Amino acid sequence: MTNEGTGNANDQPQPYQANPYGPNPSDFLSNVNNFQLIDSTLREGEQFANSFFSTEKKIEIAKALDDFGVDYIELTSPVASEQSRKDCEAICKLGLKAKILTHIRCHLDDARVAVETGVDGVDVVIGTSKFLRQYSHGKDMNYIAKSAIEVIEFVKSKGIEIRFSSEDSFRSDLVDLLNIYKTVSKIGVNRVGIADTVGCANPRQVYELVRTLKTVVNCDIECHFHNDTGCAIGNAYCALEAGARLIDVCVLGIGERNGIVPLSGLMARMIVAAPKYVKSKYKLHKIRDLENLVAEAVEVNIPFNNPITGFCAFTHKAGIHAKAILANPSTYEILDPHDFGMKRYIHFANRLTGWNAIKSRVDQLNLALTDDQVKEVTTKIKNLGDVRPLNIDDVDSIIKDFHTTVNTPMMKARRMSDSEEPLDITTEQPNAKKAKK
Ligand SMILES: CC(=O)SCCNC(=O)CCNC(=O)[C@H](O)C(C)(C)COP(=O)(O)OP(=O)(O)OC[C@H]1O[C@@H](n2cnc3c(N)ncnc32)[C@H](O)[C@@H]1OP(=O)(O)O
Ligand SMILES: O=C(O)CCC(=O)C(=O)O
Ligand SMILES: [Mg+2]
Repeated sequence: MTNEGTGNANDQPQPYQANPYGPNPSDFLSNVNNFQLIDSTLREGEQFANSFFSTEKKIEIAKALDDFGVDYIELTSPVASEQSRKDCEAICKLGLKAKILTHIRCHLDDARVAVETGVDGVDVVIGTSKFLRQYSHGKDMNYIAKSAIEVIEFVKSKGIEIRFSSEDSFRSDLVDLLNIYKTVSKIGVNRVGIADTVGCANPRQVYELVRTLKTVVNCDIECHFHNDTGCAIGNAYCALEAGARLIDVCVLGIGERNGIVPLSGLMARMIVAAPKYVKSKYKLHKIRDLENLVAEAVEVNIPFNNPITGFCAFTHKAGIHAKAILANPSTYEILDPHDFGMKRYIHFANRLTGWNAIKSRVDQLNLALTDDQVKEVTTKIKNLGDVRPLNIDDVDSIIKDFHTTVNTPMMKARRMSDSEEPLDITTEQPNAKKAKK
């Protein structure tokens, strides 16, 4: 194998750039470098099938979200139940940095209860698609506009934030949508929201709707994306590119059905596009604890393939990958595990391993083998790996036995010098707990 390249500075790999071709005409609208998070774990997340949050758990989660740095925490409607109302009041009294919101139907009765809880703002929602108008609340667009104006003016009179959102925006008639947003924007709201309630939208549709909406409102746009078709994170990113400012997230993405944009997945996407902004604003190393807290509360495992926190999110296995990772982790990693308080792991105990990975293990064991000997022992490891799954102890004993057999008294052929950085590999799978069977 030969190394390509001349060593000339121009040959050095360049870091990922969100837009390598320079600004394009829509970049001036983008909020990729200026977005905010509305965490809805204690609202949408309470709608997840397994959720039951005691008051103490809600407080613990709210504090952890605040510590992480979310901008807003959205809570279940205080009219849902008496305890929901009391919990809302209790969280408002915690004095968190994050603003506290509650989420209500577009009705004065709900709004009257909401404004008495001590929240910093109220998120009002009403369905605008034919489905919701026919099978949910049964109201026409004139009624929706009238009740929206009434609720918005009432909440504003209390001096707190108000957001108006259409439910099922992507299956709503565009003219209806733009008319209702024009109406609420005219009377003045802090934000308008669009919601992909059934998870039907794709990134191109999101981009177009946000761009169009920006031409009729003069306030921030918030977006809420369900994940039924797996597009939630991509849609959120596209919404920000199109100029939306706020994204609704939940820890682990919990919510109705299979949920909404997961916090860790969105952070993974955004740190790639806006590293300085994301690293300075959010305590990324807290993500794993936050997910463990919520996972335990709702009795689920963290998915193995979660961005950032999946147990193998930073595990490299194939020999070709391992070699390049040892030379420069960016070769096969767009995310640096250390940004999230995590470690990378090189899985060398398997038949896909290569001599470079095994050499790094030989070095870690402080044994001396020539490159040819490492290649020979690698073949032995692969041979056993053909017969059964291996673990680290298997590999270590093959290496040690081989070392004894060759019984070489020579100094390590290529010992790392004292000044050399230790290899950035760990031998234990470092990340979240393994999934329960
Ligand atoms: C897409 C979303 O996630 S929206 C947020 C969903 N959140 C919730 O539902 C919060 C938890 N919900 C609850 O506790 C209850 O559903 C309550 C307290 C809100 C209402 O309970 P109930 O009065 O028993 O009504 P029910 O839940 O059966 O039906 C919903 C009612 O709200 C009405 N409604 C639904 N959406 C809206 C809306 N956006 N604005 C105004 N009214 C609405 C429906 O027409 C229906 O009214 P009805 O009593 O005349 O039939
Ligand atoms: O209030 C919103 O914007 C979203 C409500 C919601 O949960 C949804 O439409 O899925
Ligand atoms: Mg929802």
